[in-house]
Amino acid sequence: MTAIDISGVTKRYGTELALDGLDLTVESGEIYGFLGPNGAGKSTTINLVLDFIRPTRGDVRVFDLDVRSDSLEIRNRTGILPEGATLYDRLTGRQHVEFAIESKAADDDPDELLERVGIADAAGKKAGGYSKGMAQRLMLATALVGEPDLLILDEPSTGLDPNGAREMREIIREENARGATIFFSSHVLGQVEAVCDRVGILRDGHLIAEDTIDGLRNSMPTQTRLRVTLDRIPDDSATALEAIESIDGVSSVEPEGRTLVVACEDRAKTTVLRRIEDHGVSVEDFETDDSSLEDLFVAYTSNSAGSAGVIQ
Ligand SMILES: Nc1ncnc2c1ncn2[C@@H]1O[C@H](COP(=O)(O)OP(=O)(O)OP(=O)(O)O)[C@@H](O)[C@H]1O
Repeated sequence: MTAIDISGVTKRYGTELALDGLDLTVESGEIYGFLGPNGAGKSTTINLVLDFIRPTRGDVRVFDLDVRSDSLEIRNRTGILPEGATLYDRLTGRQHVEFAIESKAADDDPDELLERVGIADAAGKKAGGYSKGMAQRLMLATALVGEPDLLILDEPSTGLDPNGAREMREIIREENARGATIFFSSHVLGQVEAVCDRVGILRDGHLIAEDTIDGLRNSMPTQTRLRVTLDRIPDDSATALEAIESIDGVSSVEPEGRTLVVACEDRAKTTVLRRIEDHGVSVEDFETDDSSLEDLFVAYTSNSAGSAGVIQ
């Protein structure tokens, strides 16, 4: 079954075009990472799925139900961690969870949920005194109420330290293992890498790529960062830098003393080394490191990425 089906959705805020004919499908049981730089339209998409806002054009369905006419049933089956926690300062953590349990007519044990998200010790403390990370953990506890079929997490790692982000990923995996579909947005590729079955990358209201992380990586030319240490700085260093930069497949060259850091496609490596030696210096040492996922994400979301990869 399809968990989320967004079809031909355009959303305008006045003259601002936030989504432009978006098509996106998340299958039941998937962990789907929804990536995009700031302002790409991620929160708009989530708000449409939750029927908090209406599309200008197009259809949104969740579990084959219409988000507008069946919104109550959808909300009962969905757990939401919205961007930016909205807590009631005077209520305790436990009272927040109790409220969510009552609203969903669920029968969870609030203390068990608070234990699961790592804030059992603060259960009786007023949320006004919670740190950002504690607030985020509390919001996660309320999202987990009633074993939802769909978990929508908007930037779930906001405010969490690395340990908290790891615990969040563990909970995502556990929820998925019990059968929940997970849809989570992030602007940090590394956060979705470890848990997602598939990722979609949104830019300017369009889905510009959609694949597994490996699929995305394979669709890009292998980028390498080459660190070349020279015996000395060449006399004509400006000309040498220009000559290296002009090699086909080289995207940048940064001098760091006697070391040059060259970002290039794998195929350009030997030409780079040869061109350096053409300028009368010797290569003392060099090392390479393959592109990180962050480089990949930047390549997809920067302005020149229009034709890269699995573009729709
Ligand atoms: N209520 C609104 N009124 C006017 N414009 C809006 C509104 N909400 C969003 N926008 C605009 O729509 C576009 C998409 O915004 P959205 O918040 O969906 O992006 P996002 O991908 O969630 O960004 P971020 O990662 O910064 O949260 C942006 O250009 C934003 O300025």
